[in-house]
Amino acid sequence: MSTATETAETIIFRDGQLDLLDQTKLPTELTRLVCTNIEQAHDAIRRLVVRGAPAIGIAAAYGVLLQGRDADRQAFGEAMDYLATSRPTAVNLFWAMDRMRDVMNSHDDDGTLYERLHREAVTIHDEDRRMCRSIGANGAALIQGCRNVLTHCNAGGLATSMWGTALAPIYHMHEQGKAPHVFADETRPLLQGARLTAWELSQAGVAVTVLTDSMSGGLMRCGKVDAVIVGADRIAANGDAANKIGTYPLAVLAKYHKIPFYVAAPTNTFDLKLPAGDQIPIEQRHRDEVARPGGVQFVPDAADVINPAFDVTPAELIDAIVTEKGVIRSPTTETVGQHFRKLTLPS
Ligand SMILES: CSC[C@H]1O[C@H](OP(=O)(O)O)[C@H](O)[C@@H]1O
Repeated sequence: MSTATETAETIIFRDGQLDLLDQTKLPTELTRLVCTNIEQAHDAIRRLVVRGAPAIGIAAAYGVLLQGRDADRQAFGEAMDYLATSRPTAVNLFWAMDRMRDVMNSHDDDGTLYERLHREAVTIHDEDRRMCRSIGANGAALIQGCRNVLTHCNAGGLATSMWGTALAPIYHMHEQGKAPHVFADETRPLLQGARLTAWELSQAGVAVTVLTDSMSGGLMRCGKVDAVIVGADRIAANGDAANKIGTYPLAVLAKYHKIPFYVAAPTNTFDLKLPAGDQIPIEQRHRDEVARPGGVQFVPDAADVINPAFDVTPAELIDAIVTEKGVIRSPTTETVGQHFRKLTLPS
């Protein structure tokens, strides 16, 4: 199935350049931004030209290579440190940098270091494609029979290599001709739902309706929502999940209305070093994203504005977390631990 992002690849690395679909221009412009150095790659992540936890990790992995074929390991290491400062919440960024650093530290031939790092970045990218399809299959079982599924922000192909995490089950079911209708929260202030989720789903032929962020509760009360499925940027060891701002109130509403609330995320979005979600660093973004969207002033200069990019949903509000390895029902420190212990058992 050709989804929007398969015809417009989110991330391409070729001829030593990082070629990104510029998500700040969607849905009205399908343009690409080419990064030729690590400063441009850092800026692209920071400005959400490329965004979404898995996509940020993939882009940063390729971004290290922008130091060039002749760079030495000190330069590559500096790139990893620098790119890790672009955004603080999505743990996939740090996971990818750690992975690239481990490869560099275990590769002692400077003459082939660039090629080895390039191979690792490609492997990270390819693994993500497989992850999306596995989450699609694992998550489809959770939303079988749902007519209307609500999602928040964009956790689709634009946030990953393809298909996404929260949207992957939708695409999996769409391949079988039985995708549910999707309610997409607009997701202020950057409107990832209205601009990105609505774009990629409609491009793929999946029925989608955009909501303002205040509409979800009323729809739930009227019985119009059969399940909620969202992505995540970092999940603590007890299952608490950080995701786009506005996710937590959705989870509270879903619990109140007895609607299943699911988080879809790969295992590399878990930060098992953090016992609980209150320790997840939450990105605070510039006030103008709220006060002056697109340069149009909505808030008087004298008023203060806060703009946290994420909030944390406690595990007790999450019915299940679906990963590429399976489903964690009723996430707790114990059930999350069991999920990861299964991964280390010999198959
Ligand atoms: C599949 S991860 C998607 C995740 O990332 C988004 O944040 P941002 O657009 O700021 O990168 C949002 O939290 C999504 O759920």
